[in-house]
Amino acid sequence: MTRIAVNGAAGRMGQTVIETAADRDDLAAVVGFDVETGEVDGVPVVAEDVADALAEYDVDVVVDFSVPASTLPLAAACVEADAGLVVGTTGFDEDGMEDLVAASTSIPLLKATNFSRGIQVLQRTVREAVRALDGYDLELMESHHNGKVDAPSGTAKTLLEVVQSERDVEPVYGREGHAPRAEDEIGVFARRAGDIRGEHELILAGNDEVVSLSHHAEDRAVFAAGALDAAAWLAGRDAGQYDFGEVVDGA
Ligand SMILES: NC(=O)C1=CN([C@@H]2O[C@H](COP(=O)(O)OP(=O)(O)OC[C@H]3O[C@@H](n4cnc5c(N)ncnc54)[C@H](OP(=O)(O)O)[C@@H]3O)[C@@H](O)[C@H]2O)C=CC1
Ligand SMILES: O=C(O)C1=N[C@H](C(=O)O)C[C@H](O)C1
Repeated sequence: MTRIAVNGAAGRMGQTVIETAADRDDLAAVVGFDVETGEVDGVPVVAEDVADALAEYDVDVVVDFSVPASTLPLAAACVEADAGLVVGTTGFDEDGMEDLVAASTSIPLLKATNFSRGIQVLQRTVREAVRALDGYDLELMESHHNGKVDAPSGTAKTLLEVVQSERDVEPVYGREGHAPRAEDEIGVFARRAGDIRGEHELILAGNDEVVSLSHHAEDRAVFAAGALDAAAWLAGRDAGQYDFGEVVDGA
């Protein structure tokens, strides 16, 4: 039985992770960390010294859905307590990402901008489509709830990286005014409204046709289930950086 802690436990995703964990018998959420303390679904949520709490609750893996400023000290606490770390938080700058990845020399670390299995498949399909449809215009769109603070979404950035690994395109974030399209650009658009759980779409247009590759999450439970699968998979592994694709492929 893998014992997990949840960072950002009182947030939208943290609560969903704790609720989803309650239905599983391969792992248990034993403690949460957040600014606001109390409990979520019977799991204590504390704000005390995280490394001490990880030892006290005998935590194997921490699942993090919080903010970058919280994830970095959390990674240090995981190193101190020798706990694995699954990171779903998005919005890191380059330095923050480097600091986070540095923790993987001491602990097993798995970070993903999207823990849905469908997005893994979308990434692979996008790679194949961009490779096959050379010269088609590319445009990337994402939509999320009105509480999301980072833009474009982490998933959109990951999809952009996939595209750029296949083709040399320059992102243009939104367009306004006189803005003729260059051949080597990719428009990137972020919408924020209501409680949209997460929608991503890449269109490839040319040769009198439009290919649309899209994914939409219907419930946060899809991300929570993927993150918990990652936590169960990560427990007991050697220090290093792992990829959610390995979990999906059952490696
Ligand atoms: N990889 C994936 O599959 C997914 C990733 N995400 C990402 O997860 C992150 C969280 O999303 P969401 O749950 O919607 O956001 P929320 O704002 O609802 O939750 C974040 C929580 O973290 C808390 N927090 C802030 N600072 C600390 C701290 N120092 N220690 C502990 N907790 C802290 C916040 O508290 P307070 O509100 O008081 O500041 C809040 O309760 C985002 O970066 C989002 O993009 C989301 C869905 C899926
Ligand atoms: O904040 C969210 O909600 C989500 N964030 C992730 C992202 O930034 O890509 C994943 C998912 O789309 C939901």
